[in-house]
Amino acid sequence: MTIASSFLPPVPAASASRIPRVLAIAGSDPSGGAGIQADLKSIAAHGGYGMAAITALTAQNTRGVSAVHVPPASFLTAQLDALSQDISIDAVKIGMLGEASVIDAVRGWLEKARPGVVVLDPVMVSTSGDRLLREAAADALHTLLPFADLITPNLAELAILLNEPVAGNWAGALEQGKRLAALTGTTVLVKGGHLDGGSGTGNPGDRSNDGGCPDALVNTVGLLAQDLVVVPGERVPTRNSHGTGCSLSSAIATVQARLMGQTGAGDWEAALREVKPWLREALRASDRLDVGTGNGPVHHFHHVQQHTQEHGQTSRVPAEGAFAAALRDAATADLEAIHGLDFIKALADGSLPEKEFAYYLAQDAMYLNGYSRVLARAAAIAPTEAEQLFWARSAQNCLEVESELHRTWLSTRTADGTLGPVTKSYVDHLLAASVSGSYGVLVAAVLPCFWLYAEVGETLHGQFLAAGAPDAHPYAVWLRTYADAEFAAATRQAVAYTDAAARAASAGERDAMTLAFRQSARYEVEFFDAPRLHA
Ligand SMILES: Nc1ncnc2c1ncn2[C@@H]1O[C@H](COP(=O)(O)OP(=O)(O)OP(=O)(O)O)[C@@H](O)[C@H]1O
Ligand SMILES: Cc1ncc(COP(=O)(O)O)c(N)n1
Repeated sequence: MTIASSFLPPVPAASASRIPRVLAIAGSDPSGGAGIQADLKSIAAHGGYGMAAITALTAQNTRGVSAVHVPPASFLTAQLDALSQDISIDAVKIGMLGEASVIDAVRGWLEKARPGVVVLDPVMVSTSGDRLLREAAADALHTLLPFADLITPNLAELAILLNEPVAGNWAGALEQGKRLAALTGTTVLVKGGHLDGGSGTGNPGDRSNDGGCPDALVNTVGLLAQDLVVVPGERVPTRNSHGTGCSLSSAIATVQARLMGQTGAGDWEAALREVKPWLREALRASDRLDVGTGNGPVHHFHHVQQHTQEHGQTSRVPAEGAFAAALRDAATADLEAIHGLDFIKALADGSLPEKEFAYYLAQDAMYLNGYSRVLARAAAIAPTEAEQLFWARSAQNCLEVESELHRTWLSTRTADGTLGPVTKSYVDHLLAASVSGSYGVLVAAVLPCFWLYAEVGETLHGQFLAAGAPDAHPYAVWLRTYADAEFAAATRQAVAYTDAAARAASAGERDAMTLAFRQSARYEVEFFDAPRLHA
């Protein structure tokens, strides 16, 4: 706690169930990547209720700041007073202040109405190199530091606050962090965003900055578990880092306010550990936003369902797994129908006429040949190399199973080698899907052969084992090999790829995927019923 504790008004803490009310006092970035705009997104992304008192207007985009307008500080005071006279504020995040009169206004307000959590991001210069705090305001900023519970300078700001050169490596930055913490009596978050990868901590064996992006909390008066807590992080290779500092500080303020509400005490380390992976993913997902030609913004809501735009209409992208679950639901009736077929019941109890079994095997071999070609097409148009490899391997497996059918099962049997009507229709349907041009439609069409076959196989295998796996069963060898762990794993992968394809697809394409899947599921039923009708 800081010297400001004595000024604390009786502000009720956020309760466990209450949404933290977080105020950002910062400048406006009309391009939406930094400043108050980033703060509000960040607060909302962490479940807080965001408020904004604007200190300055900037004219900026992802390439730089072209103008700054600072309204009279008295108007900022009016905004802050209006808020604290009516609203209990759980946390405040302070960003761009622009000039000394603004800093004085904020300090004056904190003296009257300091919220329970104060995070100060001492914004001085933007990523683009433009000044966001007048040089003459540096002294005034110093007077504000002790009012903060957490100060979050980047490496350049840390150096300016200490009137020292910028630290050359991570170890030097941590030492500076300690000096600033001691000087102000607050906790300092040393940010590794501007470290060049690999500068290391200077300690042999310490690889905390081997190309990574660590941050560290420093407190010299016993507020942390240790004086120094380093939270390592992966460095995301992107130039879209506009507003990371703003986003981080308001996210931390929000999470800390929530933890205060839940436990009555904050935990900076827990807050940082929660926020850092979110920011990493926001940086990773920044490519999905197409904003500007310079240092673009991070994707604050990367974790929230996306929407796709089609024919001027917005449609919801299903949550992960939802499309696959809907397909599985749609196939329930088909699975039940399969288990109700005479062919399946007779295969299970051993009463299946050999002629029908031979017909089934011969058709299966022909089907697999066509299926393999269709899987090879999926490999050809797969969006990722992993998918390409998966479908190519599946295509190869199919051919291997086909030749195994001929070598082991069909060589000793007399079976008609004519393409049956169901086999032909099923393969034609798959071929049609493969020329549709849609990867999603194609993988949805091939999925039932994985999924329903795997489930039928597992059930039949289970029944066979439950019956004591009798050697005398005429189809014992077939049933014994029916449930295959590798095939089950491949099926899960095929389901996951289909689900991912659906999430990337337009609403119309998803409908076509469902249709293709359902038609194939229907053919699965008919395929198992074909021996009865056509053998
Ligand atoms: N390329 C990156 N990959 C992963 N994390 C990053 C990357 N760049 C910055 N960060 C993280 O973003 C946060 C902000 O760090 P940074 O040192 O860039 O602050 P800043 O300079 O104040 O930010 P800003 O760019 O908004 O001014 C830190 O948690 C840092 O670790
Ligand atoms: C209004 C405002 N506040 C803060 C920043 C710093 O963010 P960055 O260093 O990422 O440009 C900014 N550019 N604009």
